[in-house]
Amino acid sequence: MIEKPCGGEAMKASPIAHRRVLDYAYMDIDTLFRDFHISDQGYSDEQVEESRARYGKNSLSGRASDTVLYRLGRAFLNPFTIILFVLACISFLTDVVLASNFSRNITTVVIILCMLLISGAVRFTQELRAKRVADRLTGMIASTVLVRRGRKWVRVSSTELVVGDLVRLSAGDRVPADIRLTAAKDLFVSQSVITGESAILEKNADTLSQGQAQSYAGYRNLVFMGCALTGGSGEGVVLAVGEDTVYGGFAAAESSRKNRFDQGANSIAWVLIRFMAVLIPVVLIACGLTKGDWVSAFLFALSVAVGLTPEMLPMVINACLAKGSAAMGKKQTVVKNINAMQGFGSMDVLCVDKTGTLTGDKITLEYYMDILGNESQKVLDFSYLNSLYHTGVKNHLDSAVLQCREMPGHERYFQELADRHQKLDELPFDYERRFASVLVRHEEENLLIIKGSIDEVCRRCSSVEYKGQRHEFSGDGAESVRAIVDEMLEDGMKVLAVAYKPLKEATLSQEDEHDFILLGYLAFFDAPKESAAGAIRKLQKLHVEVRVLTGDHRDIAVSVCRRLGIDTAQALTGRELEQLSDDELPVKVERTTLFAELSPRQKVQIVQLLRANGHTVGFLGDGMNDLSAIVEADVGISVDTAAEAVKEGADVILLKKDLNVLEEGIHEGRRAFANVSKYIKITASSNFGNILSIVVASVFLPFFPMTSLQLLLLNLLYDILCLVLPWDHVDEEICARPLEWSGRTLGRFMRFFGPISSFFDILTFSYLFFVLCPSVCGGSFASLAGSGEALRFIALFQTGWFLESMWTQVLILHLLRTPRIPLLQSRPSRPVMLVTLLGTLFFTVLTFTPAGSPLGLTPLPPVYFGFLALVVSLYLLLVTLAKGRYIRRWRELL
Ligand SMILES: Nc1ncnc2c1ncn2[C@@H]1O[C@H](COP(=O)(O)OP(=O)(O)OP(=O)(O)O)[C@@H](O)[C@H]1O
Ligand SMILES: [Mg+2]
Repeated sequence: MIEKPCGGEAMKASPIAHRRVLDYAYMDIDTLFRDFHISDQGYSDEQVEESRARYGKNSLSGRASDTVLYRLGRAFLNPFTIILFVLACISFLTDVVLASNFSRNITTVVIILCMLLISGAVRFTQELRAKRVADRLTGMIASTVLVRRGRKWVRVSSTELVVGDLVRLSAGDRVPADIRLTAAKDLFVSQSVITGESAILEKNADTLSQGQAQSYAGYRNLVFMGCALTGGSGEGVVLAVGEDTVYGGFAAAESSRKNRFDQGANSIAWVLIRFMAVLIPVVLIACGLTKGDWVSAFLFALSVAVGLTPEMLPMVINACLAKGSAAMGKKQTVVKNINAMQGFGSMDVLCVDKTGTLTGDKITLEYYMDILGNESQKVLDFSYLNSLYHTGVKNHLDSAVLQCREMPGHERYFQELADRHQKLDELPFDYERRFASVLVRHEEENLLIIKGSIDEVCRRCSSVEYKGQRHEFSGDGAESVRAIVDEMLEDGMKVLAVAYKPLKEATLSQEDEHDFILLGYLAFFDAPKESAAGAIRKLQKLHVEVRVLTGDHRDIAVSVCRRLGIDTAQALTGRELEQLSDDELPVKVERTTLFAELSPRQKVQIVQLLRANGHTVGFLGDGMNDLSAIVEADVGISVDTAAEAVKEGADVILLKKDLNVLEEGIHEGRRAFANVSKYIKITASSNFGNILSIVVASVFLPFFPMTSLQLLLLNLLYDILCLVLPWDHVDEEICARPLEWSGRTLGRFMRFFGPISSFFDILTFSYLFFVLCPSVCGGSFASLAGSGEALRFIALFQTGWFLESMWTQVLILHLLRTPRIPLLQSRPSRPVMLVTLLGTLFFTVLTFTPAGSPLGLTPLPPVYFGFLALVVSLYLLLVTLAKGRYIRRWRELL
């Protein structure tokens, strides 16, 4: 066997193909069929099960682990519930097991267990909802593959594939697993997904000889998962699935690269965790030293930690995004990768292709003419043969050409034409060469017919044919020929050139593609879409710049863009782009709105440059040539009608290719984003304020400012409130601009609003400690030491702070959720309102009922509520003022 199976220079990174896959590249097909017990009937159900059990499923880990059980675990096993459980156990020990018969009391345990159940159940329902949305959406666009099972060729989801399956592939497919080819007909693939190289490779079913292959490209009889079939068709046997594939090895690295969003969320979580890591020990030591009870101090510090952990962060994010994508689902947009929702929210540059996006979906063949513009049947005939026989990914142009056989009375004609010209060979269309070659046999002669981009075809022509006569192709002749084409391009027509030459050989190679005879042109009507101009204006209003990236001719692109009101002053072609130096590139790309005559590689390059310039980039395209750029962009967008491979690479699929649909998507994305942002910023700042107060209180107070249970109770209320946040309304002005996703603005927000709440907390402490409690209990805490009144003192104090804390924490949410005046100018959604009202009311009333006492809550005298009202109004006022200042200074709130 070979030493280094896949060590070629073309490799991106280390993952190598599975040994099994490589070994069978060197064995003949009979051995392969024998070893895997494959008959020409395909696998039976039992064989499928057996193979799946042995070699695994064809899915990459991300989705596979996402089961209901996993979500259940996530809902119930988190720091919050675990600490609750620990507390319940401790209470059970102290209150029940170790307590004397008379003081035995199980209420605390029951309360804690109820909290545990409620929080877990609420989380779980949310998790399930998010999962249902995700499943439904992925189900709508699952990629499928043709496989031989039980004597029939059936279409199954590619996740159903198992090792040993016989599959059939054709142009436009994405290779669904690592496969050894058993038959191939002009099969061409792009392996750029795994090697990063854009070259198109021909593959076949021949057995390799020992030591022949040194790189992925060298394995001519293997196709790897994720690669795209650009032309031809073939059959093969699946040899590796899921994570055993080369692509599976990359997938983990790939997803982490792409996911700016998770990085953002993580950085935010870390900001909060760092705060806690510093402050929680301070609380523990201060409480331990001042109160002398280290066990309680530990429990208290633990509860503070729980209270401050943004444990709802993943859940709120998930719920917001799921809700956003469900809303988009109703608007003809399927979000495959839920994290792309965030990309929608922060996208500020949208790259689009031309055909179907800016121009109508249907292209029609308008003229077929010779080089001087007269209608020519020969041009049509040759183009027809070319479109019919090339097996590259067929696009609208080919469909438009093939449409001619549907003209009444012409079916027979085109049928006979095809019969008279049998196909010998081809080099299918690809976007680097930009033309398609087909070799046909006509009578005694072999004809090589090409059709494609005017520039590329003309470059390869040495003569022209006019009225059956051949002429040299040079000088004035060429000029007058160009004049006709230019005129059509100006009018926004799409023009292809058609040429041919006789060939002796019966097979075709790239070396033959020169010295053609130019025959004429095809002109397609590709009119700008009426709705596009409006959509572009709307996008501009949303501060999303539209850039056009097309492979088409510059003149037609300019013509179309001009009619749609897109700035064309700075159009750049692929060739010009190549000539720019590394310094000029970022600047020039930044200023240009229209890029034409691009190769697929250049589309990627532009997306990369824009991202490097700090933009969040969306890419909308439907062709094979857009695939790499779609994968590279922050939000890759494609359409339902695109080739399988392209759809697979995209994050978002539009069921209708229309910019207007996108505009709504952006709105939804921003809404989801705003709600996430709301949660994070408000939680972070109020937590920051709380911990400051707790640190101060634990240093100065001779007892705990709140019991652990009360802290957890507050936390529960707040969490439930946060759970309904995804359903909150978002103000229009927040959605007016792309929203930035980073921890950068979080810090300043926390520092700005956090201390305000600490200030009022400390005010409340002082009032309770020095005024209210002494007046009710009849003396300062020190003078009451040891007596029963001291316990009452503590209970009063704790209840007082519990209520103040709850009121301010709930209010801050209403204050900061909008830059406007809360409740009056911007109304929260009904669930948010309901939870707020019921929650605060419930806990306030609770202090007066007997049910409050197990929680350490005790009725407060009316005068306290006077104080509370005062504090709350002052707090409202101060935060409102601060908010105004914050917005003036940084021109944004969330
Ligand atoms: N089926 C085809 N046969 C021959 N040549 C083709 C075919 N499709 C495209 N071409 C050539 O390749 C060039 C680039 O293709 P195309 O215009 O589809 O690029 P694109 O980037 O996908 O454009 P768009 O932005 O309109 O989607 C075309 O101008 C045309 O000359
Ligand atoms: Mg295209």
